[in-house]
Amino acid sequence: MPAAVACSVKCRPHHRLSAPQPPAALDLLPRAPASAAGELRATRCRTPPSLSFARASDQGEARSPPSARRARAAVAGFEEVGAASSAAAAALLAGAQSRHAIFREELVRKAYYAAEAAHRGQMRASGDPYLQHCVETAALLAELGAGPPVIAAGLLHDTVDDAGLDYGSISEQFGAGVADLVKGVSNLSHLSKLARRNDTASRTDEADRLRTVFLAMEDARAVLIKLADRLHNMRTLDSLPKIKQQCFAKETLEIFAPLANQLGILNWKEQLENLCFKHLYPEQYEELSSNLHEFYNRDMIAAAIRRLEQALQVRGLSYRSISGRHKSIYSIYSKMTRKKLDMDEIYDVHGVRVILENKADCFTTLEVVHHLWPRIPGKFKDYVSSPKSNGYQSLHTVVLSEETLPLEIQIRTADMHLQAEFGIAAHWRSPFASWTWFFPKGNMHFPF
Ligand SMILES: Nc1nc2c(ncn2[C@@H]2O[C@H](COP(=O)(O)OP(=O)(O)OP(=O)(O)O)[C@@H](O)[C@H]2O)c(=O)[nH]1
Ligand SMILES: Nc1ncnc2c1ncn2[C@@H]1O[C@H](COP(=O)(O)OP(=O)(O)OP(=O)(O)O)[C@@H](O)[C@H]1O
Repeated sequence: MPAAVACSVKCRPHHRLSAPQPPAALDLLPRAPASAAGELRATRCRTPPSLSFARASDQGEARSPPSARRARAAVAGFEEVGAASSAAAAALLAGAQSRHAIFREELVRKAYYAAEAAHRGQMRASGDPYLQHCVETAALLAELGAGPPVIAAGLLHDTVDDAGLDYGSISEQFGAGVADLVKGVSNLSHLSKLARRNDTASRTDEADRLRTVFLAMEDARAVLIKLADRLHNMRTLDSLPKIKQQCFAKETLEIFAPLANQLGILNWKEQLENLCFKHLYPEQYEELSSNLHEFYNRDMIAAAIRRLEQALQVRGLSYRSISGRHKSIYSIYSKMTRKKLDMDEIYDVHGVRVILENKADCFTTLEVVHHLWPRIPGKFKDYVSSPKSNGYQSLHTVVLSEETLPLEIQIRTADMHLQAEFGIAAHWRSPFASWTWFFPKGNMHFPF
């Protein structure tokens, strides 16, 4: 346990964590030389040839005839299979329906029973029925507000690779839209497996290229299903041998977390990063998370937002939004490593952001903020009067909250915010435009 020390900016003591050194042993796999064209090459890594999760069969038709036959039967006749499904499967569906009403939709129920028949008898490394993974993948998509075809494809996402279904039979039963998505996820899984064997994630340029290929190759919804699949696999990684845990975590950190970021699903990005951190750097993770457990203060952020809202109203200032967040454990770790800081030198663990109509209101808001809370000297930055070289504009200040914790407050206009989030693409890209077809209920949580 680290020693408790007094912090320079807070009045109560907390544990000091030294700046972590990046572990040397991350290079788990032998590196294959990059080919001239940078293409993915199927060289072998030190791990066993199959890097997939425990499945009854991973080798296709010849090794999985019973499940393949059942799966074909399922697609051929949903009613029959539905009637034959076990009480456990019915209970699993009922559980999913109680969490997300979309599991009551006919297409989704039909996909559920097809997946149930296809994966019957298959178990995860954890000992859970394989079907549970399909349901949890689909549930993650339901949380994002995806529609029935995406949820159905989420349920069926492993039936081509692991249960012997083919494109034609899925298309016949569920339509070409669902079949295309399942095929798309399968293509991405093959590419990801190749990349893992080639240790692509270790080389930044190849990891970048792979993400570009992922996004260019398939419908973005297939990428989203693959991300949901990976998030659930990362959540259940404990059951795998250590070497596989690290292989998956490394690939996820370099490829899938940035992909989630590129698609704007920041919550998944943070979950993926935190899980990778836990598996790749377990000691640092434990130390940091036990410190943060005491340190994170969600109530403080909510109280600060309320106080600021009231003060802006009193001042007659209208604002677009006020949001708050606490910095994720991995983001804190990265910042400490990158800048060689101790934990008590990270001032943006708790943050609030105000988005206003115009520049003048930003400066008035800054006055209001400094009137509400004492400022921490040396932490004010005016990137509005002096934008950063990349065009970033915002006012930043760090104040001492009532709880005597540092609170970073960022103040900017909506235009500045768009620029901050999308860089040069801000001028031609509307963050909503490309997603409305996928999130019909409009419940995608964009930053504003
Ligand atoms: N999108 C975007 N955000 C930025 C940029 N620069 C700063 N930020 C945001 O502003 C926060 C604080 O940045 P700064 O005030 O420059 O301080 P810092 O680099 O975090 O360093 P400290 O002063 O040690 O906190 C960052 O954590 C980001 O959230 C930028 O160029 N682009
Ligand atoms: N003060 C703040 N208030 C609200 N949201 C914030 C604040 N600071 C950052 N965010 C947002 O929270 C998310 C996670 O931010 P995080 O601090 O992990 O990364 P970052 O902004 O790149 O910081 P750093 O480079 O300092 O690590 C991002 O979407 C970021 O825009």
